[in-house]
Amino acid sequence: MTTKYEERYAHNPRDYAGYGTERLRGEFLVPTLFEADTVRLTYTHVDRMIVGGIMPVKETVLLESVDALRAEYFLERRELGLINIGGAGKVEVDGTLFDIDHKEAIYVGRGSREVKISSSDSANPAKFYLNSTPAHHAYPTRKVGQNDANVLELGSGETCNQRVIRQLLVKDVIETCQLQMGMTELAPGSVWNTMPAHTHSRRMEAYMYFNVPEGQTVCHFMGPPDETRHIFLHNEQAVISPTWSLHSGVGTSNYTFIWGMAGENLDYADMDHVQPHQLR
Ligand SMILES: O=C(O)C(=O)C[C@H](O)C(=O)CO
Ligand SMILES: [Zn+2]
Repeated sequence: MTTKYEERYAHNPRDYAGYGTERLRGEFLVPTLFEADTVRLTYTHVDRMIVGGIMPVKETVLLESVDALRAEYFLERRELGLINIGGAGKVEVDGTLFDIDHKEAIYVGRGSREVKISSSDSANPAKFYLNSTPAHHAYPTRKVGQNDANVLELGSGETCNQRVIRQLLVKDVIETCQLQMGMTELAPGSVWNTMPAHTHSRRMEAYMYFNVPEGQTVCHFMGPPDETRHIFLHNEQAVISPTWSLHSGVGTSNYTFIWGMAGENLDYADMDHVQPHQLR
């Protein structure tokens, strides 16, 4: 197995306004998450979140520390959320085995020394999307299935934004230090996510789009509401949203995405909304 690691620094909104397409993509897009028997990690200095992907095919993959953490093991001072978007998988945490099926999640608490990840069937490998953030406390490791989620139904067919939000790792479901994660699924015919848009300067966020059909794309919007830019994303790519940025997208078909947040609070509803007519 291999671990591939990349580091991204933070940005300010005045500099960002001068970025062209290539620079925007280089700073905010995470283009590759899933590679066979590889742990892919992107460490953003925005709230020190690590965004990554693990796709075990022939091997059991170990989540190892990287030099930048200067830690004996990956979760020495961190917590971790994993959501499986592939075939059935297994996560072993310090000898305890969890079966994590398609669209199920697991929270792994600070201090867990050994995290081993494998697929149940190498012909249909698991794909674990991960977010990890610094943690001040060791909360218990727990699997969170689809039925455990807090479900929100938002939007409508008329405004092309009908969607179901499944809050998986949020404070009403599980105890975490600062990490929150969930999954939003657009209904057929609906293409707009997070519209009306919002910002929340208390928390940064990362989005990972998947189930984007072959040949289709999602145009992701970012930036302060009066200075927006866009980045086109393809299937199974992620994008970093700094604390000053809105995050919203429109697809050429419906799709699903995973959102993950970290920062000042665990209050999902703490958002400053921006109505469509207010956007620039
Ligand atoms: O479609 C939506 O609206 C979302 O999924 C919003 C995200 O959950 C989010 O941005 C939370 O801050
Ligand atoms: Zn948000």
